[in-house]
Amino acid sequence: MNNPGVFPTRPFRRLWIALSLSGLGDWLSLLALTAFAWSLTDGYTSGAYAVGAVLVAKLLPVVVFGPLAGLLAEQLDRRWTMVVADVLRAGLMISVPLVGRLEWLFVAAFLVEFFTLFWRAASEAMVPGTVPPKESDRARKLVLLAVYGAAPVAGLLFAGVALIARAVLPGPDLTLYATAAVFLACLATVFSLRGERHPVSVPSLTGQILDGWKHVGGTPLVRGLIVGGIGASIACASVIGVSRIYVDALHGGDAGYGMVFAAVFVGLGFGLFLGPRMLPGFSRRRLFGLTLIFTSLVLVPTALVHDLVALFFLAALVGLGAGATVGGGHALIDGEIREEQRERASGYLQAMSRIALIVVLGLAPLAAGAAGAHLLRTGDLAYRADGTNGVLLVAALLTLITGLVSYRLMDDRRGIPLRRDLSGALTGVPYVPPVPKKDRGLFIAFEGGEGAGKTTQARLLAIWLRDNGFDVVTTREPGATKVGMRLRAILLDRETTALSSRAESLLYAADRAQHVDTVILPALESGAIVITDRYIDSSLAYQGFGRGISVAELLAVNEWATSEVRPDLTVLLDVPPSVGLNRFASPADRIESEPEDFHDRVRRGFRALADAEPHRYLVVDAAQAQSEITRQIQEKVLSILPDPVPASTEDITSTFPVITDA
Ligand SMILES: Nc1ncnc2c1ncn2[C@@H]1O[C@H](COP(=O)(O)OP(=O)(O)OP(=O)(O)O)[C@@H](O)[C@H]1O
Ligand SMILES: Cc1cn([C@H]2C[C@H](O)[C@@H](COP(=O)(O)O)O2)c(=O)[nH]c1=O
Repeated sequence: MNNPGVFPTRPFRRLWIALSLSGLGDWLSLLALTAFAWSLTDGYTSGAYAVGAVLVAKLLPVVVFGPLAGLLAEQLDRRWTMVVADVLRAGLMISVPLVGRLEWLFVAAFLVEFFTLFWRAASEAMVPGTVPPKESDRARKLVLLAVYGAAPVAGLLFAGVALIARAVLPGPDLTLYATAAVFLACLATVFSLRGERHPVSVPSLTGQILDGWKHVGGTPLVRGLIVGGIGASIACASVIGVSRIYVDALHGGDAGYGMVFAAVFVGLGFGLFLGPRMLPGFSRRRLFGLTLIFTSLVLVPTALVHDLVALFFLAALVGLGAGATVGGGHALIDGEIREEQRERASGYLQAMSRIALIVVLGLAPLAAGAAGAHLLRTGDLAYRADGTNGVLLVAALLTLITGLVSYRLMDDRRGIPLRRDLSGALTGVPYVPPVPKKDRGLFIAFEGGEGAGKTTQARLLAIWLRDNGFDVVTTREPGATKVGMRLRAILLDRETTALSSRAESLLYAADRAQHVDTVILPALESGAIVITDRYIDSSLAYQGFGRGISVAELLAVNEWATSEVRPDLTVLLDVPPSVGLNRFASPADRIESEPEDFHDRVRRGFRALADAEPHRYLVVDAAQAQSEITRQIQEKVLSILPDPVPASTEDITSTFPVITDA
């Protein structure tokens, strides 16, 4: 039998080799065609325009024909589609130096990419037939490795062939022939594949964007990820887009072009690996924006340096920063987005990043050409300031803006100085912000729909904290005070009919005002941990999202009613209303008996509130077993608990804090 090793199966290994060769040919064709375009022109501006036009011609088919290729590949024989595409790609590459005209070069660039689309759709449809379903995730990652791992190899190979060409066949002709040879090698491997029929699904870029924007795009986390993904694309695409023109000013030739290209992708690969692993004790969200800001800062010397070797290193650093951003972004999707939304969020991120990549790759050389080449003089000093330098500076600025915006959108440690936070992560001693009021206790609220398990979990948390030596006050809304009990009776009695939404909101706020004044604040001031079953967010979710009252107005009323006392932590127990409402045996009260779409709106409201202030929330899937929910809550509470033993006492007695992770 097969020994799976790195590859799940032997047929998949053969397909993977074909995918790698096709990817290699594709990247090589990008380099060879742009280099040839440059060689056919004789001025800075015309050369830059020619390179830009090749890139546009090469990138256009993905946008226009992407889904169509998938549909057509569905009708055709997989293996023969790939064979014909390989023959045509090789033929086109050979034809370019033979014809030797720019017009044909643009057409050939377009057609090579067009046939590549068919090749890719057919090969992707073959993957499921070569691996068992349980290996499909691994196979998907290996396919990505084949396609993107081929990029640095292509850069180095292109540089090597260009160096040889200098001796035997001046000009980039040899690199075009080498690309054709790679497509023919790919053709040879394709013959050994078996073309089983599996449905092809090539989602359109616009489809992925609309779907992602509609279903997951509203949260600050996803918005930050998208802005950051666009920033990382701008950084890499700007360097790759102008590099053929830039290296010429530094006398690097085609070999230098290949090296810069390879450097960006080597850096990108390292960044993808390191991004999710670096600074383990530091906020992943903050790190995402920071890696992008780092990338923007590296772009500045990249734009200004006039030294080829320095350019290689800086290009690798740009790749490293962008790779760390992208790798960190995908780790955030895996860690912070619900499982059922992950694929959608990552498709949205990839589609937006790809669009940015395509636009910037095409625009960067065109803009550099439009800006032209200039020599700045002051006295005896002269500095060559070309359009390429300007384009990279603009890219640095745009990357910086995207870095700052995503940092702001995603920051989950607001109020904590970045410098302290960073040095805490670097030294391994996490920075703990001071408790605002010296003796103030901790305020924890449980929120969620009907039957989510708030009362159960609030009680279990109180028991656990008391067992560990904390002074705990448990309370609830509505009805924790004498007045509150009367209000609760009015609010929940089904005999209370025709109560207006505003009156209902004010009654809940009145109960809360009394609650804060007579129970919550005194307990907090005595240093106790207060655990309340429902608080302001219930009004925002039920009366705001459920009844349709303005959330901003409700917030204003409630802030006034509570003297702005807000929980330090809100635990949102999230459960579908159909599950929660079925947990009760007793007859439904006035609010529980609202229709299901009311409770659906309430649930969406709670989730939107949590998404807007992630640093203050713990969102728990309340359909899980009670013990798992309890574990997650304890883990979070442990991380925010004040140390019950004052530091000074610890110094003297060597006492450890009471609660441990065990
Ligand atoms: N994770 C769970 N899985 C299954 N049943 C649960 C779970 N958590 C609580 N329950 C049960 O569901 C019922 C409602 O629980 P609980 O009273 O804690 O919910 P609640 O959110 O406080 O409800 P309410 O909407 O009345 O405030 C109880 O019978 C409880 O035992
Ligand atoms: C605080 C608060 C509560 N409600 C609703 C939510 C529930 O249906 C009841 C309270 O019942 P429980 O069994 O004690 O959870 O009141 C609301 O609509 N608005 C609020 O502010």
